[in-house]
Amino acid sequence: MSLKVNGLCKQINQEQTLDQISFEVQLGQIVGVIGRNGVGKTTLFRTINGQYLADQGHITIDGEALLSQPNLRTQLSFVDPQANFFRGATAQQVAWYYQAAYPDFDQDKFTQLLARYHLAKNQKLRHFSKGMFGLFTIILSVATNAPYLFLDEPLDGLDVIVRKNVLSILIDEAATQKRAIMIASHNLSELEGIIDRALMLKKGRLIHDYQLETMRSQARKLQLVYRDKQIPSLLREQGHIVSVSGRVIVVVFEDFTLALQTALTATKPVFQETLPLSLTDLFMANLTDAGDYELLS
Ligand SMILES: Nc1ncnc2c1ncn2[C@@H]1O[C@H](COP(=O)(O)OP(=O)(O)OP(=O)(O)O)[C@@H](O)[C@H]1O
Repeated sequence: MSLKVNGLCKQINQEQTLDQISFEVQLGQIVGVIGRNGVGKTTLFRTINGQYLADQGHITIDGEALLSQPNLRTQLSFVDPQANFFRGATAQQVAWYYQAAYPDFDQDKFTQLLARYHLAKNQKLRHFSKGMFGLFTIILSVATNAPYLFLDEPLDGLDVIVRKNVLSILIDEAATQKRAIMIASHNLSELEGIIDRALMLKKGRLIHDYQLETMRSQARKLQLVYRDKQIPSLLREQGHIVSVSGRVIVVVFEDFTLALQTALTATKPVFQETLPLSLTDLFMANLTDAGDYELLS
């Protein structure tokens, strides 16, 4: 089973918020959606889930178009954390709405997870703390048993112990191979621990679809030291400079090859060391712009 997004476009206030976004997600995968503030991550989730109408493009599940088959909506679950229309209802009352919408809603799972995280079924959502509400939306999503879960900043406001528990719930759900989970998050280090793939958005476009395992074997983060302060042009042309401190340059090469190493050696660094590469490095390498460098330096 797979969910396919093809050429999705959405304009908001004359801005091209989503621009020709295409990707496919298979059951069993956990996919991160990353990008800077305001780049369109939430808009992408809202558009896939039918809260916003796409201007162009289509979404299919196993080849069937979502738009022409409204019953396929039960295959998707997106609890928009900003939706506050249920705040006067209790946790259980909200679950009843979801039971009506999702034929496979698992009331036992819902009850068990609420109890495990000490959330009271009869408490009104408006009386939940921010973290409790965030946790509730995740539990609700998981309990729908929808194959495709969309979570927007699911770790926001959760304490470190709950965050770890939530991550393990999500890993278990994906491991059943009955669920694919897409997570939009700025919490890159925690995200990196559980995702298989990362979709990177920039200016409304999908600029990278990283398979994390492949990325780790192909990319390289190097610390290089040169005798003078002149930065060899090869570094800018073939890599992303992450930081410059005096004569010490940290650079990420996304496609590191033997030929590139030979070319690097020819630039005569006095020192070269490989550093561990993280998702944060790729984020910084791709999404930092000139203005940010001024702020950072
Ligand atoms: N309903 C709306 N009305 C007006 N502008 C909107 C609306 N929804 C989204 N936008 C705009 O679309 C752009 C993308 O917003 P979106 O919330 O998708 O970004 P995001 O990547 O999720 O950001 P963040 O990381 O800060 O949560 C922003 O410029 C935002 O102001």
